[in-house]
Amino acid sequence: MTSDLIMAPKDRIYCALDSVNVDDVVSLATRLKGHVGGIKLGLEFYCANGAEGYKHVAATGMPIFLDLKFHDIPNTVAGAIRAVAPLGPKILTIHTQGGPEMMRRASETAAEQAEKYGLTKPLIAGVTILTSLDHADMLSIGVQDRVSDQVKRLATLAHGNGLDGMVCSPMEITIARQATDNEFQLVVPGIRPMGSAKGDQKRVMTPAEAVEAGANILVIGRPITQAKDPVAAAKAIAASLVSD
Ligand SMILES: O=c1ccn([C@@H]2O[C@H](COP(=O)(O)O)[C@@H](O)[C@H]2O)c(=O)[nH]1
Repeated sequence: MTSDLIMAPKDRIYCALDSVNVDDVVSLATRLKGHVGGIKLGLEFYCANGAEGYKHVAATGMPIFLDLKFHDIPNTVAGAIRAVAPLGPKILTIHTQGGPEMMRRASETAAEQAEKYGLTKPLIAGVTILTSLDHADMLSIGVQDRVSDQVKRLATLAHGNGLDGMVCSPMEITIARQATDNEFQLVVPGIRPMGSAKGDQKRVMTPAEAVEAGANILVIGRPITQAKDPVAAAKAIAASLVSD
């Protein structure tokens, strides 16, 4: 049993709005309100628009997952978290491959800053192995283990070093859950409804399969944003999720 059994299916969906255009992102966030649980802003949007752009999207009232995947030495990651914490994101990402001390510092800094600003502490999720990589890609950078074994190792490390959750592909949900506990939030990109183009994603499942396997949050971008009718696409995905 996971910790979020009362969550409505649509609230599991965070739509990735990967664009540099603030007006387009605000407009789509507004249209998706009530149909998804939140909006994910990532490197493309934030590098182009920074905190000011973020505030325009936050003004829609949608919860925001700020996916900047911090990966640096502990002191620098702590500084980056101090810089974005006042924005009040609901979820922030760091790379688990930054190691145990970096993860601990990230978590502690997020808690300190939330207290300082009177905000709810963001969920700090550790990225494990990007969903665009497969075993051959990992071999090419010198990682011999199977992807699932490496994700399991990083899940154990993230869980033991203060993170609230992790980012993994749907294919590792079961192993990640076994390596952690039911409170640990599994944030899952690599989601493709039946018939959707995979694009650059290599480890994918359908939304319903991912929820069935135990995903807490589904990160879905292009299957919604590139649909002819993004709201209809989001509604169809939500309807496809087995109700808890
Ligand atoms: O391993 C990861 C980590 C993050 N992402 C992000 O999720 C979305 C997925 O978008 P799609 O259009 O549904 O492929 C995107 O913003 C990535 O930066 C990921 O895909 N994999």
